[in-house]
Amino acid sequence: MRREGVIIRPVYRALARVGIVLLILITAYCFNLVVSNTINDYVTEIIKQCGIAIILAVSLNIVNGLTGQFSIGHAGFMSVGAYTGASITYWVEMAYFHGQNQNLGLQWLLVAMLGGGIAAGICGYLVGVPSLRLRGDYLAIVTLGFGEIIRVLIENSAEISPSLKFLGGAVGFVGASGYYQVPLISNVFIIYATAAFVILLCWNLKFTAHGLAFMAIREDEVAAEAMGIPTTYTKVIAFVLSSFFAGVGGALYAHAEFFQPITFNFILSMNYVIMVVLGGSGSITGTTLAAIFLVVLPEFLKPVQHRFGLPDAYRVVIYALLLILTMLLRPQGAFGMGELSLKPLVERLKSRRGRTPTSSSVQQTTSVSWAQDQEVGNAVAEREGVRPTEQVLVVENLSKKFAGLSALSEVNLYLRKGELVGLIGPNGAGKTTVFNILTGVYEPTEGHILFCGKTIAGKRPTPFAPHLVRALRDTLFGGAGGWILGTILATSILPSSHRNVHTLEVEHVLEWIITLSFAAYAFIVSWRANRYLPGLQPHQMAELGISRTFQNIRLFANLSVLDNVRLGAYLRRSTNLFDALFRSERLQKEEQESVRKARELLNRFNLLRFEKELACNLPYGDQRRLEIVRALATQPKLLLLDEPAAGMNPQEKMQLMELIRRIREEFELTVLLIEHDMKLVMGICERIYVLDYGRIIAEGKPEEIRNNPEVIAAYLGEEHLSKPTADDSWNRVSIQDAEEAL
Ligand SMILES: Nc1ncnc2c1ncn2[C@@H]1O[C@H](COP(=O)(O)OP(=O)(O)OP(=O)(O)O)[C@@H](O)[C@H]1O
Repeated sequence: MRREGVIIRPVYRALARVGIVLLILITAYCFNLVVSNTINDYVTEIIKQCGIAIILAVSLNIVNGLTGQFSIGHAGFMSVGAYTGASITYWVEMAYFHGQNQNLGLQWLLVAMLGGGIAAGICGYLVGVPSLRLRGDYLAIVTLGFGEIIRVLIENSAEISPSLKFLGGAVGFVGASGYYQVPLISNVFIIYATAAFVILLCWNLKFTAHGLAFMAIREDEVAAEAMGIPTTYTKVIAFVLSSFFAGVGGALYAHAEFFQPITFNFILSMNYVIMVVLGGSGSITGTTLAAIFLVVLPEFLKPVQHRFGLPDAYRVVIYALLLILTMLLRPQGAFGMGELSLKPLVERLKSRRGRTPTSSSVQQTTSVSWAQDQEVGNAVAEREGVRPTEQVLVVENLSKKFAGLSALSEVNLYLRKGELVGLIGPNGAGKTTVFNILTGVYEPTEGHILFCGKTIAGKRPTPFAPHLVRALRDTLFGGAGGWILGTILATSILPSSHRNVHTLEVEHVLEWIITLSFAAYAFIVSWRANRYLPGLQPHQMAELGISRTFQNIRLFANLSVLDNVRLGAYLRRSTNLFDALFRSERLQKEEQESVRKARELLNRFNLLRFEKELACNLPYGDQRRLEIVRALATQPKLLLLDEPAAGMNPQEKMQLMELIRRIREEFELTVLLIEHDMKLVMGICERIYVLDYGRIIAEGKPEEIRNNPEVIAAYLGEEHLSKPTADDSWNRVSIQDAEEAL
């Protein structure tokens, strides 16, 4: 039996995969046979259009639906795929068949699709890297511009370079001779087989931790970073994947219909956006059905169009109306995030057979390297008497300025391993700013932060030689970039018709000036970056073991409770995007393990009963607890809790105190707690730091803080210090006032 479990099962799985591929191919083949033998050419064209629309809409859904970005230039990537694919088959025809044979084999179409996909993917990368760094609508603007730029470039291709004449300019792809026709070798079989594979890959992706990471970004980018998800990288990956599939769809289109640059206009891009919105942003089956619906709908409306003599552009009005109705009646689209799926049925059958997921160990990985630094640790050891090995966190002279406002100045604090420390202070004292710096949300203006003996922000003790080598290396790259940019700028500033020996000289000087400026800038930036580490990215901090909760709960509201916690395992994953797309063996094991661990955690905190609920549907207190559980799922060494008791009733606060004590012990954590509830802070913290106007005004045990006049003054004002002091009762009275005031 054991032998069967170890050896034969993988064989079955491999066979099942081959079976799925064969099934898709056979189904598409049969569909092609039925369509080509029984249906007229006109309807066949519409069926082909549906297939291509499915590929485009499902691929756009990766960016607009799953990742929550807004791309409105999908037709631009499609056109890159179409022109690349058509160029490939054109050159093959020229090379092998001298332009005579229009019956290229399927293998060349596959090469054209791959080429189209890769070209569009590269464009996706070039567009995505600068625009996806920023949050907001930049991507929409850039993709809109990209679609238009590609169109204009192709229309004017012959003017740009005579060697691009074969693209045909505004007339359409006509080859160098001017009358070439792209072979129409995209049949129903290849289109639907491709559509099925695109759906299958997106489906695989959506239901793994990798797909969850995409959705986490859509829900809340800041929280996603805090869970160790590199948001820019993940968004770029999603965008490149989506562009790749759009390119594949474009190549198929090029070999199915005659096309011109204007074919891939803004209206086509908007059609795909509407398909995603109508079907449900994030829903693969919804998007697929919406694609079919929106391609077929105008055909059914043809009699109406003819009856009233409407122009073809009436479709835009219909689509706009559909969009408005969807927004009003069902903003999440027909299927929302959900899918038409057999999964519930399969799960029920499985549970009847009593199957449970197998467990396996998940390899822990960390890619972050950081500078070793003993100096600061030793200084703190001398001053505070805490050995460097005991120090989890050391913050030295930390300052943060926002424009003119000094939010933190010269803050010093340290945390011993396993300590539970409070950080208190009046509103606006700078507590959350400390957390934001410790988790990489803000860069410190000055100061040094050590985490477990290593510098995570501050001056780096790098030796001079490697420092110089690195700066020179970056300068070289920066210089090369400057040279290319210089050439482009210089050639575009000076029109070619006006060039003479004199202008060429000017051009040359201009190139050198731009190149040298870039090189100098790159050298300065690199030199400074090497000397001072401004802080790691939030996902890198999470990877090192710093996890946090937020003052205003930041759960992934539209993901299930289980998925919220599962995302904790994301940063310790050992699988990549290809594992997710093709559901590799190790990915399946890792997924089972992450689900098992997440359920175990939920069970320990009595939240398992909510595992399938959306996080936003939980009662307030449970949401707060879930946020803590989610932070624990990242396996942190240091947990930062930002006002966990906010909005809780007294009973919930008592339970929270117990919970914090418990997790500190069970998970061997060091905890830094921001809290306004004095009873809670005084009740559980071993030491307390008090911040006021960005400065630490007191540090000590709860009873020391309770009796510290400066703390009382900070909370209640200077006048309380001038109270009669015949006995020490004023201290107690004042702190009671303070507790009540807070
Ligand atoms: N991104 C920002 N830009 C400008 N000012 C900021 C920014 N973040 C915080 N500040 C300012 O820094 C100061 C400290 O804010 P912070 O949120 O850290 O205080 P806090 O002690 O956490 O307050 P509270 O208890 O009310 O949450 C405030 O004056 C705040 O307005």
